This record gives sequence, C-alpha cells and structure tokens, in this order.
Amino acid sequence: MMALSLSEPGLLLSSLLGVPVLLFLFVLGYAATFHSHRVDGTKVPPGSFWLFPWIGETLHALSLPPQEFFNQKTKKYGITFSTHVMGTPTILSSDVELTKTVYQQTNKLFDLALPSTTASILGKESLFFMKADIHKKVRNLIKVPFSVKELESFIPSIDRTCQNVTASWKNQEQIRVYHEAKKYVLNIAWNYLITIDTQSYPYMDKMLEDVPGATQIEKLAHLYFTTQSGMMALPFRIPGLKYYKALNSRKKIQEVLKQVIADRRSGEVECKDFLQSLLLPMEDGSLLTDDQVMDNIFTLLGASDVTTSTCLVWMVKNIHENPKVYKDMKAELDAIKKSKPEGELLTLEDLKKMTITTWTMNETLRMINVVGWFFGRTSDKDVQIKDVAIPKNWVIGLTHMFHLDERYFPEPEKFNPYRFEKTPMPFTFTPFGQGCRTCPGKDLARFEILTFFYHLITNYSWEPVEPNEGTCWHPFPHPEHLHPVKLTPRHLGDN
Ligand code: HEM
Repeated sequence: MMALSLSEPGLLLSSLLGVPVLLFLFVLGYAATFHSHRVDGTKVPPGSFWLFPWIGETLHALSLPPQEFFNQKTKKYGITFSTHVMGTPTILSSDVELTKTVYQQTNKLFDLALPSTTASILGKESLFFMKADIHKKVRNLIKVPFSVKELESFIPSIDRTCQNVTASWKNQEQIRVYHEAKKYVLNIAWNYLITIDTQSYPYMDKMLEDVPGATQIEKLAHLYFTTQSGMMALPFRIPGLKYYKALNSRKKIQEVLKQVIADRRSGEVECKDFLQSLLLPMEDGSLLTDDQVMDNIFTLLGASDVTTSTCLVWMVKNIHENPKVYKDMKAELDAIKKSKPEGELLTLEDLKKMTITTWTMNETLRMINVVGWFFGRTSDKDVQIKDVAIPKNWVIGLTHMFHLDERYFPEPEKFNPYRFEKTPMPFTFTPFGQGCRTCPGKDLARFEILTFFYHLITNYSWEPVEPNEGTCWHPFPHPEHLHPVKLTPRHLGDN
C-alpha cells in the first residue's frame, strides 16, 4: 500500500482547500438543522444562529443593551424570533399572549431554565429547581411569612436597618449607591431569615473568625457576595478562581446554617422569622430536610439581593434626572415624616400613603428588567403554542420587552411615573412574573424600597459624581461605577 504524504504539493493543496470546505459544510449543516426544526409541522420562529455552535449569537447579544439587540432582531424577524445564546437554541418574544401562556404552563409543560453554575451555588433543592409537586408544597409553606399580614410586623426591623445604613453616610462625603443598596438589602435579608439583629449566635464568632468583617452580619455578607460572584462564572474548580471561591464560601455559610437549624429543631431557640416557618410541617405533614432549608435560604438571599438593589440604584438615578418627580416624592415623604412623632418607626399605614413613590418604583421596574436580560423556561417535550413551535430542550426566554411597547405604554422611553395613576392593561406589566412562580418576595421588596426612599429623601439631597456614567447591562443592569453620589444632609422643609 502506498503511504500518503502531505509533503506532496498536490495533496497538501487539496488538504488545505478541504479544511474550509469541510468547515463550510459543517456550518451549513448546523444552521440548516436549527432552521428545519419543526413541531407538528410548524417551523420554529425565524431568526439566526450565527456560525458557531455553542457560542451562537452570545457575544453579539452581550455587546449590546438588551433592548437594542431585541430591536435589531424584531425589525428583521418580528416580535418572536429564534437565536442561539448561552449555549442553547433560544426563542425570544415580546408577545404578551405567548408570555402569558408560558407562565400558565409553568410547572405543567415548562420548567425553569437556569445556568448550571446557578444550580451549584443556590443548591439543587432550591425552589428554582423544584418540580411541580414539591414546589407547590414549599410555596404554600412560605406563603404565610411572605404575606403582607406577617410582613407588617417586620416593617420596624426594615426601618431600623435603613436608619443604620443611612446614618452611616453622615460622615461620608460620597457613597456608591449600588454598593450601599446591596448592603441594606442583604442586612434585611439576614434579619428576615434568622433574626440576626436581636438573636445572639455566640458560636458564629469562632466559625467565622477568618472571614473579613467587623460584625457577624458583615462576615455573612462577605461570604454571600463571594458566593454570588460565582453564579455566572465559568464552572472551573481551580483555586483562586471565582467559582472555586464561591463554593468555599457557600460551604462556610452552610456550616453556620447547619448549627442554627439544629438549635431551632431542638427547640432551644425559637424566633419569629423565615427560618422558623421553613421548619414547620408542610400540608402533608412532612418536613423539609436540612439541605432543602439551606438551599432555600441561599435562594432567598440571591433572589432578593440583585433584584431589589438594582431597582434602588436605578430609582435614585431616575429621580435625580426628573426634578418634578423628585419634588413630588419629597412633598409626599416629608408630609409623612411631619405627621409622625419624633423617633416613631414606619408603619404599614405610612407605606400605603407613598403613592408617588410606588409609581416611581413601578416606572423604574418597567424601564429596567432587574432580573437580567431574560429568564427562561424549557421543556423535555416538543411544545406548540398557537403558531410558535418550541422544540424540546430549547429555551423560551421571558424578556418582559412588552414593558417598552408603545401600544401598552405610550412614549415608552420616557420616564413617567404618573402613567401608573391608571392600572396597566392585564398581563402587560409583570416585573415580578406571573402564575405559580410569581415572585413571593414582591411585598417585602416593595417595603424595602419605600422605606429606603423615605430615609434617603427626608435626610439627604444628592448629586451624581458622574452625570454621564455608563451602564453595564450583563448579567444584571447597573451603573458602570456603582453610581457614586455626593450627599448633603437636609432637614424637613429644606429644598
Ligand atoms: C424588585 C425586586 C424583585 C423583583 C423585580 C423580582 C422579580 C422576580 C421574578 C421576575 C421572578 C421569576 C418569576 C418566574 O419565574 O415566573 C422572581 C422569583 C423569585 N423571587 Fe423575586 N423579585 C424581587 C425581589 C425578591 C425578594 C425581596 C425576594 C425574597 C426575599 C424574592 C424571592 C424570589 C424567589 C424565592 C423566587 C422564585 C420563586 C419560584 O420559583 O417559585 N424576590 N422574582
């Protein structure tokens, strides 16, 4: 048999020519495979998957604000289109009816689609990954502590935390709003979860002695932030890398929580907090395991932190850029402060009076999708909803882009809280989702946000240090430099 040698010029040439041809054929086949996907004869929505498998259009999408990517695609393909992002073929849509149906079919036809790193950081027993049956039982269990009735007794704790955080700004000429907002939200979350402000945990000092931070809550916050930064990182367990550090911090928090849970189960310590309600029997009499309890504590920390602090920072920015809104909020909040005896904490009745502040929160949530670019659903079966084919294992992304549709919100690019004087059309304003997985923390978030602006506006005025600060859009939208502002203390009646 004659051996082939690449040293032969003809063979070398044809080999070199062969590589691009093979590559071309591969890419053609790859693209054709996606475009030919059908469910019951219906083709997937039009779109493009770009050239390379796995990467798809990810880099292009991440290089733009979500709205711009969406506008580009919508112009070309319509309001429902196919793409390939984050390693998965994906359908994105701003169609209200389609979104509503996907929400209604969640836990029936669809499960949540989240990155695998999120799963390993939050834990596989997280509410996010629970299947229909257990999900329903746990949602029923947490319904009580998240109800307005129960949260009402937590308002003083939110108020005290807010006063501490805002008082700490007195000696600072400048703060970074996003950083402060995160600190505030996380302190509330830990108090809500395990009553750390009034309950003593002596063993934590030893367990957390090598963790940076002056107090137990600061140490827990430090560990949590390290954990969180691994959620969207590449999943390499290599010392020094974000994901590795995140898993180590998670382990440390778990050790602490194990001890806290053991004390509660033994009846030695009893508090009126979220952890205590997770230890109650579910409707069928069964109890959550320690792992389930711990994973759901991580879930609440993660779900409350990014969302609420993102809303807070954009609200601060929006209010400053809209003097009429600022003036009206100031009048509203000053009036509430004037009506209260000195030192009295906020009540539910006070929060209910914050109408313009609530509209401003809604308008901020309308304009910025604080949960990130989109969150997805996926199915292990082919699904067809009206004329949209969703093949199995594809992701259907819920983008909430209809918040920016002029048919539902005229002049959608304009920040106009007063539009919320009228209730939006059904299913067109859904910052907290819909259906069986609607955000359970929405009232807690609302109370935190209203309290924050009550103390900010009645105690300070502020000027942004960088009026033209850019925006980082991914994974969660925030001002590029965490929004540094200069604060000036103000007294009631001051402009
Ligand atoms: C402005 C603040 C917030 C916004 C905009 C927000 C929004 C959302 C959205 C859109 C979802 C997904 C719903 C779905 O998949 O259908 C969600 C889920 C969730 N949120 Fe929130 N959230 C906020 C604050 C909070 C807070 C403060 C907590 C808890 C302390 C919380 C806990 C959760 C949990 C546990 C889930 C998962 C629910 C499930 O899968 O059953 N969120 N949130």
